[in-house]
Amino acid sequence: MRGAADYAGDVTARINPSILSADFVNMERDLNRIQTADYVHVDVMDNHFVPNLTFGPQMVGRVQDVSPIPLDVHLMISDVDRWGPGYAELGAFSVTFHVEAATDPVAVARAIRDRGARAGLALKPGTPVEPYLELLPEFDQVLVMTVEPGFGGQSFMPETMPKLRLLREQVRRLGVDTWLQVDGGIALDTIAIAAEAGADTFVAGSAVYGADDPERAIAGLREAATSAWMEP
Ligand SMILES: O=C(CO)[C@@H](O)[C@H](O)COP(=O)(O)O
Repeated sequence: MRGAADYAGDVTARINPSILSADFVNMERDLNRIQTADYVHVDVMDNHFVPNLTFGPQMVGRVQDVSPIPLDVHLMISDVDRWGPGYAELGAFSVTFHVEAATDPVAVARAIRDRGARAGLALKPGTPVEPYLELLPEFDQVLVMTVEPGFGGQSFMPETMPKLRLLREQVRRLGVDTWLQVDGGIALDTIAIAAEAGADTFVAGSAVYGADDPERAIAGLREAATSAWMEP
């Protein structure tokens, strides 16, 4: 079991609402409903890497223009070696790409960092983490998908938790500050499981936008994750 001390003073869970669950024709209004979020999670889907289609650079740029909160862009697209670094040029705080879609993940991460954004590596539920553990210093965050990427509203997959435990152990061993993010099925009843396994950053779509009061939902999720770290 981890304790708060493992977070070296950073003991507040980051809650990143996913605008995949927002109303696409009222995006600015819905961005303003999550002003206590840490980052806005923006799912870019190309109907090729995943079966769903959302938005591309033009929309991400506009979201960036109007959002009061920095953007955490999650690329679910093919050929990220070619298309990924351009998203960093839009001013996003972080750009996360899937290792399954990259030919040279380290080169993509370096290109993203060179353009001023934090670089994140995402893993589908069936992708093992072991080959990437030694590469952690190349990434500012690792996203462990807790559902198959593509759609909101799916059920959390607890079988992905061993990957988080390995990542948390490696972060500690290397002494790096790589954030560990989870995405998919995160809600009040699952967030503590992921927090206990080592996550410090939580993406939530339906749990935030499906709530009557999104700000209260964010506060509840943050409290549930932070409490899980404090448990003896
Ligand atoms: O990347 C994805 C889905 O592929 C997510 O960011 C979803 O938007 C999460 O939605 P919920 O599972 O929280 O409803």
